Amino acid sequence: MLSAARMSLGRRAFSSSARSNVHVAVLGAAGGIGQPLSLLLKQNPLVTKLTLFDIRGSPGVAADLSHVNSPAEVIGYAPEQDGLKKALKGAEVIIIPAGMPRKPGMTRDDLFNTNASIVRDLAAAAAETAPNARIGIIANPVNSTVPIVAEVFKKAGVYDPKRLFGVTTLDVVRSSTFLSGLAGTAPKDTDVPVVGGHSGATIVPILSQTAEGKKIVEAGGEGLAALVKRIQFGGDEVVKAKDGAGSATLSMAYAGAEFTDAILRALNGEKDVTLCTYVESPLYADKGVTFFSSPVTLGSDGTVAKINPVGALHPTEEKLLEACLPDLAKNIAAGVKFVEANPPQ
Ligand SMILES: NC(=O)c1ccc[n+]([C@@H]2O[C@H](COP(=O)([O-])OP(=O)(O)OC[C@H]3O[C@@H](n4cnc5c(N)ncnc54)[C@H](O)[C@@H]3O)[C@@H](O)[C@H]2O)c1
Ligand SMILES: O=C(O)C[C@H](O)C(=O)O
Repeated sequence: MLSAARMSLGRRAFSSSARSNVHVAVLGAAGGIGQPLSLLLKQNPLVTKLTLFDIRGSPGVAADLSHVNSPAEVIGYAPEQDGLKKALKGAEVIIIPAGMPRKPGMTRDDLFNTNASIVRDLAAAAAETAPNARIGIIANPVNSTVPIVAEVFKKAGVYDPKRLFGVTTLDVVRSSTFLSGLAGTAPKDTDVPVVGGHSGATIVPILSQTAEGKKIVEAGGEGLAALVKRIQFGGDEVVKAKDGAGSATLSMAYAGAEFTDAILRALNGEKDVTLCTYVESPLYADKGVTFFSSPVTLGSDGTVAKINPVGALHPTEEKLLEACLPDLAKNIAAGVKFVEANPPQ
């Protein structure tokens, strides 16, 4: 039986026997998330090659990062001269933070019109050039952009659901931070599985599966409601504080680096690497929820080996899950419909 800590967020455990050829590509690498994420990946000894692509600025970001004295080779590509294909060629892991962030007053779904086509086109390039890579989608709305990538890969005839992930790690990071802040525990020992999707009511923290969280869930009332709301709407807290200058970038870069590290550790031979991530899932497929985040165990090739169920829930968490599912089903259907109506060129 996996502990809650192992189930919700992989922990860093760099191995000295790093596999010698892991190439990670970051698409949207010059953005608010892309730059610090690329820095964190440059520091990861399991990365030996880092290719950076953006519609603007990635050669500069790559030149800057290449002076950091860690082993990974860093190359930046601009859109000219087939830069996207060159960035993707040989990539084993592709992380996509490309896309517009929210401004105050917007929901993540308001980003759909802009980001759906950005993600579709990047996915089409990945399907053509690096169809066997593991792909982590950060671009919002994650609930819809991940199904968009799946549909694009299906159309290209190269879809393998085990290789596609929505990055929901920030919800796990926030839950750990907020709960440990209340409980006075060490954040690294306070891991909360977060299931469902990545926006508002679709974010379902399973606080009852940790000792500290269980006390808060059993006490119920305003304390529990405030904690759940802060986890579900943590993104809004940052959007408001940034006051028009975007959404979470630094905490997201940290979370994205943790997510990528979990894949790299699995590829490097670490057993039972398990993290909450949004994947094609049978758990609630009968309700139209064909993608769902739950603890996922990775195999030695860094792909989905086992989708674990959500486990025991307190009645209040059952209610949160009930509220999540219809919203998530709609978000997934919107992604599928978008690719049907607007297939990649
Ligand atoms: N999954 C999560 O938990 C999470 C957390 C925070 C932000 N996000 C999302 O991540 C996305 C990026 O946020 P950000 O703050 O870095 O935004 P940003 O605007 O700072 O950066 C986005 C970058 O994407 C680039 N870009 C745009 N179109 C592109 C294309 N076709 N190909 C390559 N690059 C392209 C832009 O040039 C820019 O550099 C947003 O959609 C945001 O909502 C998700
Ligand atoms: O809130 C946002 O729009 C960005 C991100 O999804 C977050 O959770 O911080």
